[in-house]
Amino acid sequence: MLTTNPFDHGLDGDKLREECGVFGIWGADNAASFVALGLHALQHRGQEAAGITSFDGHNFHSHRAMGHVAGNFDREEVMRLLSGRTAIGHVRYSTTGETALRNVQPLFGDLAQGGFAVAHNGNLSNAMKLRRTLNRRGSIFQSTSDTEVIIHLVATSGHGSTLERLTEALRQVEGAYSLLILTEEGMVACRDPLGIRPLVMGKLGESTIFASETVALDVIGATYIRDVDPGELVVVNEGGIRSFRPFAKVEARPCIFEHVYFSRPDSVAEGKSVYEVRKNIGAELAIESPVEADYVVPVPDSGVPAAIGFSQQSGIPFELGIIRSHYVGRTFIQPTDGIRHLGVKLKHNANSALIDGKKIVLIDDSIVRGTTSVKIVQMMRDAGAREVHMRIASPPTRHSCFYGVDTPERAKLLAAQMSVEAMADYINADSLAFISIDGLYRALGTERDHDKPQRCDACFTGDYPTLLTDLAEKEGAIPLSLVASR
Ligand SMILES: O=P(O)(O)OC[C@H]1O[C@H](OP(=O)(O)OP(=O)(O)O)[C@H](O)[C@@H]1O
Ligand SMILES: NC(=O)CC[C@H](N)C(=O)O
Ligand code: SF4
Ligand SMILES: [Mg+2]
Repeated sequence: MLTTNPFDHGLDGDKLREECGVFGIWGADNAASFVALGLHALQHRGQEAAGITSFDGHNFHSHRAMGHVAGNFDREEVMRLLSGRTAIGHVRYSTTGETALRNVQPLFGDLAQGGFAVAHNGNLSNAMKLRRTLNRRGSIFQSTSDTEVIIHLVATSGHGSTLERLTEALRQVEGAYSLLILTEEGMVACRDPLGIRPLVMGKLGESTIFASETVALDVIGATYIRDVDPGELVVVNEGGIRSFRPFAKVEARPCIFEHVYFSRPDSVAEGKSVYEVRKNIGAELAIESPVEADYVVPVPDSGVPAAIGFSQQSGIPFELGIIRSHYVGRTFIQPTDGIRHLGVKLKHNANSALIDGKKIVLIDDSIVRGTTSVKIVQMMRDAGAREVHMRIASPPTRHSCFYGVDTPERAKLLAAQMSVEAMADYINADSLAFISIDGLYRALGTERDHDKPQRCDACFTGDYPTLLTDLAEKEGAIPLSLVASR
């Protein structure tokens, strides 16, 4: 299906479908090989498609494909074509535009100033409106992705240098973007003024690296230097590394869900170990919603660190009551409803010998549509559990994300449809509790300022930090609380 509408992506997503990962390196022999390794470490952020674009000083080379990094970028004939000492890459979960080759990133445009490749993590909340305007002025789009709007805005900008054109383009977009851009003049890394999506900078010998998460630096043995700041543009070329801050400064609002679920636990996000934060969330959850049980059992994979924290705080032993098959990927990548449900059964199995006759507290990071919880609770009961309590390491997910995470529409979010008590009945748990939004902030070491939240937590609170122009147009009204980003 052809669509540029993030609210109508044609896939019946029943999960938070992650959110893309970017990786770039400037100044290394066989730059594309490093990018392939970096993307491999970021595979959890996007499993639909992957792409790499390199520049050899004269020409750009690009390979984009559906599917995983391994299988596409482990073939010598592919890697040989991606020559050059600088390259950027992307792993994708679509948020705007269908899952098809033409939307696979990096996107590329041959502009009057030369080649322009872009890799984007995030989602623009006024892309459809901008696209209509650009279309009317004669721009011909090659893809249906929101990201392409940036290329056309740069191409049609009246300003001089690529950097000035890019800045002018970014002033017109709304929403979330962590971008890596490759031009003949060098590489640019930038983050939207609110810093909604992450982007870090590292070093390996003389080369400079940018990546969505620190795990991608670890994989190639690079050293973390710092985060790219919200609203910052970092330019790397023969002249060195230069930083620009062209936007009016606003309070940052980084995505809180990165700490709950998206980032890998071995990443360090905003200077904090993701693993430690998840354990803290579990500990807060044990304080807020204690329960008597024989075992704390995580729902693998993402429930594991929070379950360790819950166990340490409560003193209830941590046990692997559910075993996860390593040969089944994330459940949401299954294409049809029937297969998707089957996928959940294939992925998890009860450790019946342990569970039989016991009171269990299950820990998961989130409930989206409830598919996983329904199956897992039933699995515990079938295995002979005497009581099954469920504790969730995030507040109820009641709102959609418009910033690069493909959440189901609100109507399919279980917590948007029913109370916590009704959800407990629905998943057939003896009790169900979610961490409070304040507890989640405490786990991150801050108190939530309810007048001016320090993070984006919109999927829990509905407090969106930017205008949502496309949604407002679709619904014919300006929704929720809207705070201009600049
Ligand atoms: O309520 P639902 O619609 O079922 O979605 C929520 C579940 O989906 C995710 O797990 P997933 O199995 O996708 O990945 P994981 O292996 O990283 O936990 C998440 O960790 C929850 O377990
Ligand atoms: N999840 C993302 O960050 C997606 C990036 C971009 N909006 C796309 O759909 O390709
Ligand atoms: S809406 Fe939720 S998932 Fe999306 S950026 Fe905000 S906190 Fe993150
Ligand atoms: Mg899970």
